[in-house]
Amino acid sequence: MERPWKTTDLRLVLEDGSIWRGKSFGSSGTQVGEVVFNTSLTGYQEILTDPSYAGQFVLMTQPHIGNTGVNFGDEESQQCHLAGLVIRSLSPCVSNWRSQKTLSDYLKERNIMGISDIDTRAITRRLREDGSLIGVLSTDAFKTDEELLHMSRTWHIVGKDLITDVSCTEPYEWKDATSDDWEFSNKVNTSNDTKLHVVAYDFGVKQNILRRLVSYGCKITVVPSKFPASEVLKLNPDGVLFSNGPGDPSAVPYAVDSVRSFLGKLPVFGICMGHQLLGQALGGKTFKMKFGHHGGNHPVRHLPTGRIEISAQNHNYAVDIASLPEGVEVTHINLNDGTCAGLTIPAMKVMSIQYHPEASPGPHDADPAFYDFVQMMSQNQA
Ligand SMILES: NC(=O)CC[C@H](N)C(=O)O
Repeated sequence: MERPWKTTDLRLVLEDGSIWRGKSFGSSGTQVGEVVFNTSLTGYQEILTDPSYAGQFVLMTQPHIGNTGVNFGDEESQQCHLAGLVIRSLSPCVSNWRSQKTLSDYLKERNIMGISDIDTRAITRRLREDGSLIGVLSTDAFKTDEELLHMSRTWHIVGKDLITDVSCTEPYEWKDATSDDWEFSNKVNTSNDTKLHVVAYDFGVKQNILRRLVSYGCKITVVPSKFPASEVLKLNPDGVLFSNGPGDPSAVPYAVDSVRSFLGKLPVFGICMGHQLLGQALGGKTFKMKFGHHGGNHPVRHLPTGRIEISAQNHNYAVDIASLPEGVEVTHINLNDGTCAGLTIPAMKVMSIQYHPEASPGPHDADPAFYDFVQMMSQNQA
């Protein structure tokens, strides 16, 4: 007889040998990935559809997840690319006027595994002490703990090209601006012939980046991650954007080469992965942080003005400040750990930030970065 309650039916086995039992929601099966924790209180849907989480299990430190359901307006891409979702408690009901689906149904449809009813606080403390850990989620009762542990210990995320699978396959034009309901700054109304043309390299781009640029009066052509720089130059754009994206920037040297081909030729803006690729293209190095930055309230200082921005972040790698050659100015610092959060070379019309100016998890502090890029492109035309 089926029990009226659900007992634990899912294991999360971490590479350190610990085993966590919980309840499954979403899809079932066996999945390996890197466990990272995210401290955002809201925005689980944007997190689920952020392609930069490919290969990772996102553990939410906010204990109660799912209460606002899911709606199709808040997606950052058309798919969920993350390996799975790890939460303390799945809301038994949904209460939000925008909700179109429950989180559980949504994940099931997208073939993403979720685990609830496990001690997310204990796992977070472990990740803070030991760093990000590889783990395996499995609903398969026939797989032994040892098998799952072996899987977690033989899988690696460092050195893998994860952007090829999340990038678009053909160039396309992006037309949507931020909708009027959500616009918070003055929209720039430019006629078609005065619009600045931005070519955006899609390494796993979040759609809100594209929407913000359209709101700031740009025309956008999105190109795949391996699109030749020579073809982009033929389009004669006013600037090039290098998007966010999953994985290790050192695993995609072809993308670093692309960034390098534009330096000094066109205004360039790098966001997150784009910032890391730019750091490497300029001759700097990137390194893997202990447990990364994943959350909606990371304080960042803009060094030239001293202004603090509260920013949304999602990254495990960072640009090593000491490795940057002379002439590169560090513009922003993460106040939690002093890592590099932004760069510029004004004479080359190059700028980048390690966090997410398009995300507005409450504050909109980082949005002016888009305005700065637009100014850079306009000045280049003058
Ligand atoms: N959001 C991103 O672009 C992530 C950048 C990079 N993949 C990292 O984890 O550091």
